[in-house]
Amino acid sequence: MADTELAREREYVAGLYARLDSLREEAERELTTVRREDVGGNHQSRSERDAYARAYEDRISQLREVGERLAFGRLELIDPDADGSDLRYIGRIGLRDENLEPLLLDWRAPQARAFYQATAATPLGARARRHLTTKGRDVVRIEDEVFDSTLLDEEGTQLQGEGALLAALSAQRTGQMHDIVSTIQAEQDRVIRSDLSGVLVVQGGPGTGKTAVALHRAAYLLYTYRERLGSSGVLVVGPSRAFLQYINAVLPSLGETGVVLSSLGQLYPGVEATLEDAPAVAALKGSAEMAALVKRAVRSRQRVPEADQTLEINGEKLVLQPSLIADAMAKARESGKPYNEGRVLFVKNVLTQLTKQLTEQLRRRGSTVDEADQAYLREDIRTAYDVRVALNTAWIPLTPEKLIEDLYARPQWLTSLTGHWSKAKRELLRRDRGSEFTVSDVPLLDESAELLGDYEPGDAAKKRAEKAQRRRDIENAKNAIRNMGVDGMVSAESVVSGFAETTASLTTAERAASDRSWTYGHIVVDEAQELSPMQWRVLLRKSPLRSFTIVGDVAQASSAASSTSWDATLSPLIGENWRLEELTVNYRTPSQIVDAAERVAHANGLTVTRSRSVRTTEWPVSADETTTDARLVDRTLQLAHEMAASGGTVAVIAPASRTAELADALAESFGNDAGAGVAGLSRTVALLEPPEAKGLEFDSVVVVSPAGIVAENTRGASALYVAMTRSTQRLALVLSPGEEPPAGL
Ligand SMILES: Nc1ncnc2c1ncn2[C@@H]1O[C@H](COP(=O)(O)OP(=O)(O)OP(=O)(O)O)[C@@H](O)[C@H]1O
Repeated sequence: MADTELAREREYVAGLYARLDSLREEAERELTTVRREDVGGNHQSRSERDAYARAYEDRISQLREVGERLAFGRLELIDPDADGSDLRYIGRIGLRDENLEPLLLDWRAPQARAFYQATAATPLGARARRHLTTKGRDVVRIEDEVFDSTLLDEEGTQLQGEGALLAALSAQRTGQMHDIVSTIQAEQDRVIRSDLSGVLVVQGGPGTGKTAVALHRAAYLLYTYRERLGSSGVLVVGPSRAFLQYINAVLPSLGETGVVLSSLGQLYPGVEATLEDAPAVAALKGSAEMAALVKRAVRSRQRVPEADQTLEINGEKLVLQPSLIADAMAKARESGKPYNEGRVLFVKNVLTQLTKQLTEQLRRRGSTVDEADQAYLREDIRTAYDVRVALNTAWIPLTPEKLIEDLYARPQWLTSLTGHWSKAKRELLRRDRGSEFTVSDVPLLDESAELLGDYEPGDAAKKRAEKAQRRRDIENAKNAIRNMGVDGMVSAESVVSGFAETTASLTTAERAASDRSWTYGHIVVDEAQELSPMQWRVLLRKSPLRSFTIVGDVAQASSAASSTSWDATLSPLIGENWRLEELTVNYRTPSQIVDAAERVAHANGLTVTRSRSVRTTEWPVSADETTTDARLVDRTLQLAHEMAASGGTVAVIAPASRTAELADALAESFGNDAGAGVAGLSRTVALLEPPEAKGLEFDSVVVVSPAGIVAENTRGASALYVAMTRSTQRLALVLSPGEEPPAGL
């Protein structure tokens, strides 16, 4: 019986691949034809041809991408579908046969929901669910669940496709996160399919799949709201570059390439910050009071001179009175425009007044000055050296970089703005000109840019014109897509990004990433407990509609500027307007390791989010004492070798004070198979400090000097908890000389 069923599924899946191949060949033929067409020289017809070509290219690459695991599930329905079939196959993309009858349903389609959420208690119209495990293009195993409460005990309904799930979970790690479409669990699916609008907070302990769920949600939203999100884009924010490297294959494997991934240090275009400030500095720069300081700083760069100034214009002398400057400033400010754009108005106002003054002066002396002469006079005034100096002294054009750099490098100016601060507090910001910007400077640059506006105000008009052109191109592309009958498979946005000769030839993602003022249709924030109030301000500006998925674990908060409760973080920003979902099952960490990490956390006074582990490990958690620093290094190396020999990835997580000697020892012993920081993620052994390990996972983990980790990190107990929960198989602690095993172990 089982064999017949397996044979049947093999045949069905082979049929799906045959259809996939024929669709791809068909699209390739169409593409060749379109490319050969001679469309003459005008922009409109070329852009239409490009639209067709791009649509076919997108479709071809989508059909190529799916490669393996095209289909992974089947629902048996109680009542046949509208098309008369009682079987519904679920896969990575949707496929139809020549008569447009459905063959395979995209996992994100509404009718696929039952595959993830049906239980014996609520079967959602399904009689049974089948998981197909494939290897290459072949089905190698099937696993059935029947939704008949008389056939199942209570426990049986808890995990879906348990065999497929456990197989996925026990696979060795590769240093890159993989998609989980075939084994998404019901509580995760509810989060993934939650409504687009509003702020959704997903709270869960380590390993509960928050990151996986957040990324699948991004793919789900793009599929479900393609029209809306295709043009505005989705932003995914993660804590570090290492983390982005870890997750960056997931969305492309789900067929979604239009998502902008950004670390907190990359949120301001043009700056790639990786440097972290000392905790006290980061905490100050991240605090909300910095917004007020930046505002005061910008305002203070508009200065009314104290005394009259004499200006020389082509031999004529004019007196510039402080009141004239003050009036022109007040008028410019009334416009409510950002600083640099306001300056343009200010300059115009001053020039008008000075032209009037000069005209009167000349007329008093008997000259006749008509309107044409006045225009020349105005130009003379505008270009006169004295006038330029006077205007710049009163209101100098500024870039955000210059403003922030000056704020740190000019102690007197900072003091004049922060009279109420202590000297020590001001000292925290002190830095020389030319210093590299840090991750916590990024929100300050963005805040400044918001207040300053475009440095070249003419750019704003150019940008508006480009946007209008892009809107027209998108309309054309939509028509083209409708005409060619591939509606729903490719977006007009991706088509437009293929246009060779328009200003809009970038993808939405590329355009969004390079435009600071871009507003996204949805923002996903991972490890969100780490964000400072200033970082939140940047993200809120990027989503005026407040459509967010915020995932994290407040118990893992470890940065100095982060918060320990969602309410405390979010209520000052968005009040009560957010909804909470919780994830409760730990898919990463075996129960022995979870227990050990939780006991240590409790003993350190940390409240952790409890989760139920679905796995166990054959390895007990060990804690080895060492007598000298040299032995600590030797024992770490020995463990790393043992772990590497059993296959998979290894992380050595150590306090900063120990990483230099460990890096040397690992390099000597493992050569190119070991690396520190981001470089280590593609090697067998990675050496990391606890903040770098955030969000990542490895088959085996050595935590070096737990006491050192607690002592050297801000919120040290939390840093140790993060370090201890990174392993999927084996966890070993190596204690430094004289160090007691962590309390609670
Ligand atoms: N439904 C699932 N099927 C298969 N694997 C899963 C599933 N859910 C989670 N996983 C796996 O469990 C591991 C942990 O997931 P993830 O990194 O998303 O957890 P997290 O909650 O973000 O953890 P942390 O808080 O420690 O960053 C990953 O390897 C992920 O692929």
